Amino acid sequence: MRAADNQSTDSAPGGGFSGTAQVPVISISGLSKTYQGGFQALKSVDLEIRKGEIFALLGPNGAGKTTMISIVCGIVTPSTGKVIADGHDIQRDYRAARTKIGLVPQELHTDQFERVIDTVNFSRGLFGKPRNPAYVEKILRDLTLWEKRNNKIMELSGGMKRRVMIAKALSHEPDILFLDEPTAGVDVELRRDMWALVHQLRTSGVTIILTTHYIEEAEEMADRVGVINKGELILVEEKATLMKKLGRKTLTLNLAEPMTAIPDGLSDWKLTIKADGNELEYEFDANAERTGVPSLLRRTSDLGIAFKDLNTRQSSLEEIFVGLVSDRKGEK
Ligand SMILES: Nc1ncnc2c1ncn2[C@@H]1O[C@H](COP(=O)(O)OP(=O)(O)OP(=O)(O)O)[C@@H](O)[C@H]1O
Repeated sequence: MRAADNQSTDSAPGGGFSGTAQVPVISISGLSKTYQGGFQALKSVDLEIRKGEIFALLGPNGAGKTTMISIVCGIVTPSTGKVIADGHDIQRDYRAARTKIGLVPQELHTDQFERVIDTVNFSRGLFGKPRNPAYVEKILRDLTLWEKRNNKIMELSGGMKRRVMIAKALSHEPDILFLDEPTAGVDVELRRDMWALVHQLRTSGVTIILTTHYIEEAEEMADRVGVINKGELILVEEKATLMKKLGRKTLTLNLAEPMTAIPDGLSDWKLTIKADGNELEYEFDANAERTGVPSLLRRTSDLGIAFKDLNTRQSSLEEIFVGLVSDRKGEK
């Protein structure tokens, strides 16, 4: 499928990825999930996550992100397909695979009456790991939770509670961390804190896979981006390559006189009338040798189309994403 093809061709990591070169730490192949009742939430997904990278899985609501994470973490059983996590088959060798993985779920659920340090120690114990006060102290300090270690969870702010969830997920020293919508519903400041924290975790050698609705988050953090839509992984790409390859520029002409239809003389350009006929938009590839901009401006002048102002802007990852998802809708 397309996503796998992309992976085999993108050899040179861009966008600041500095992890160990191209070693897959998770290999997903032919992964499908049909829930009871017949709904197919995942459709033959192939994906390799590289050791040491930050991978952002983007997709609209209901795309299958949580389903995919839940399968890798052993919470949901796949209908078909295979997942190898750090050399271990997640079904045949579940315990060994799960030990390598930490999961910060979307919903914050933990015993509100428990003390921070106890809940983290308890999570570690669930993986059969012996107590390690020095390690637990380190993660609590890294997460700026050390001062709060004796507080009950219920006494913490929402942001602190999220940090506790991360501390729990890291308690058994996993190499791979899944963050399911780490900043859903948090304020901008906390989101930035969380981004810094994720970068710091990556520096410490943890591979991070996060799901997000926030394109801005993928743009800020990810080395690579996967786009999932209706259970299909429709693209996997280096973030920088994606933005460069699919990034378009838009030229907007603010017309002196409103226009109702695009004149025949402008049919060679990909133009759209916007703002009730007051704007003419031209989308072009900024990397192309011939962008078509100078010739368009000459032609508008020849045709006597006057404009008051003009501006250009680069399309964001958000527009790329919306374009991709809607293109696919068109294909069906
Ligand atoms: N246990 C279940 N039984 C039946 N259908 C389910 C079950 N869990 C999820 N689904 C359906 O599978 C689809 C994918 O859900 P999933 O939670 O994986 O999406 P998501 O991409 O994580 O969405 P969101 O961004 O809203 O969390 C949805 O249509 C959802 O309703």
